[in-house]
Amino acid sequence: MAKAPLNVAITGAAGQIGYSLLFRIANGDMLGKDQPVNLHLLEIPDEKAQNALKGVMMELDDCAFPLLNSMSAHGDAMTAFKDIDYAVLVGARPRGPGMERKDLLQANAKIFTAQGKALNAVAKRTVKTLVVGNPANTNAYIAMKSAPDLPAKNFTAMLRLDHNRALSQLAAKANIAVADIEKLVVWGNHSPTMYPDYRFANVAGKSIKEMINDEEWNKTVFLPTVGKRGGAIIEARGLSSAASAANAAIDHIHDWHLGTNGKWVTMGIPSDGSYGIPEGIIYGVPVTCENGEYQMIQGLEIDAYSRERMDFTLNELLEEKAGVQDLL
Ligand SMILES: NC(=O)c1ccc[n+]([C@@H]2O[C@H](COP(=O)([O-])OP(=O)(O)OC[C@H]3O[C@@H](n4cnc5c(N)ncnc54)[C@H](O)[C@@H]3O)[C@@H](O)[C@H]2O)c1
Ligand SMILES: O=C(O)C[C@H](O)C(=O)O
Repeated sequence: MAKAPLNVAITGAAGQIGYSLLFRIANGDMLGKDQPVNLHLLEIPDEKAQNALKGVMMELDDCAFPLLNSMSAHGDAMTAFKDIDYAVLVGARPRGPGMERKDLLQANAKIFTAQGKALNAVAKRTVKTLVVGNPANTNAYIAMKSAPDLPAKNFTAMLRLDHNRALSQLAAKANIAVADIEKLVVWGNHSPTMYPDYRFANVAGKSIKEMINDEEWNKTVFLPTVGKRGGAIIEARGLSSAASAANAAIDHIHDWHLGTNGKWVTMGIPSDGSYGIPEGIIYGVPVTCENGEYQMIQGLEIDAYSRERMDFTLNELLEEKAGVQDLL
């Protein structure tokens, strides 16, 4: 028997990331090739944005996706989020050249307060939320705090793009296939302070750290390349990453929904106090997923350098949190 459709809300649906994301969701790349979806598409209530959204919906129609059960356009989160199973919160102002993601904090914080409240009011009590709009960790924190009746664990931020970027850099350096890399972690904030950590990474049980055996490369090439990749793309394209960001959002929800078969992936999740991260802070950590739940990998050894890096990115998150405290 065919599965019942799942309701998926996407905000910023007529934006750059939306244009790469919607077609793949409707194609079954996110929730499975046997899972019909109802797309609830939210854009700002502005004629230009709503017209652009109509155009995207015409194109979705023209794909005749068998799994696209229905779609609806919205200008208000209170209707868009009604009875949804998944929320992918993309809609926000992107940064331009010369800006840091935290420069977007004030502009975007209000959006996530309002959307958290709307989720709290009308979404399914089991709704799972991924925040993509920057600064993603703090926006997820704001949405979570604005939705006190929903489980805090269901609010997550996207670190998967950083995880995927780190996989590609490691694969190129060690001359290995991305698919074979196990146990990579990206700790902390989706910002240049993040800490991509391959101390535990291996290929068929063989340590990648030992294969590379180049601490200088780790510190002076790998960490800055992954940490500043978003900025490098903005410099090159004049626009922030879109297709790779959509791909990472698909990976994040796909794995949360369908499981990782024991493989570690990075998700920004509310801390339970482990690894010295204060409870509630949305922080990138290694997880595995099974039966629609993520499980954090516990008990990893944190050496002095890693502690320093993990505290550095934590301190930035604490500063961002202090900057929005008045909104909560
Ligand atoms: N976490 C990540 O890894 C990651 C990666 C890439 C981009 N981003 C972020 O994603 C966000 C979107 O990027 P983009 O390139 O698609 O931007 P974009 O400007 O092309 O699209 C954003 C869309 O969101 C809409 N929007 C704005 N406020 C809204 C609201 N309150 N409700 C609904 N829609 C709203 C806009 O009208 C616009 O169409 C930015 O904040 C960007 O920095 C995050
Ligand atoms: O860097 C940005 O502002 C966009 C996005 O967060 C990215 O990492 O590509």
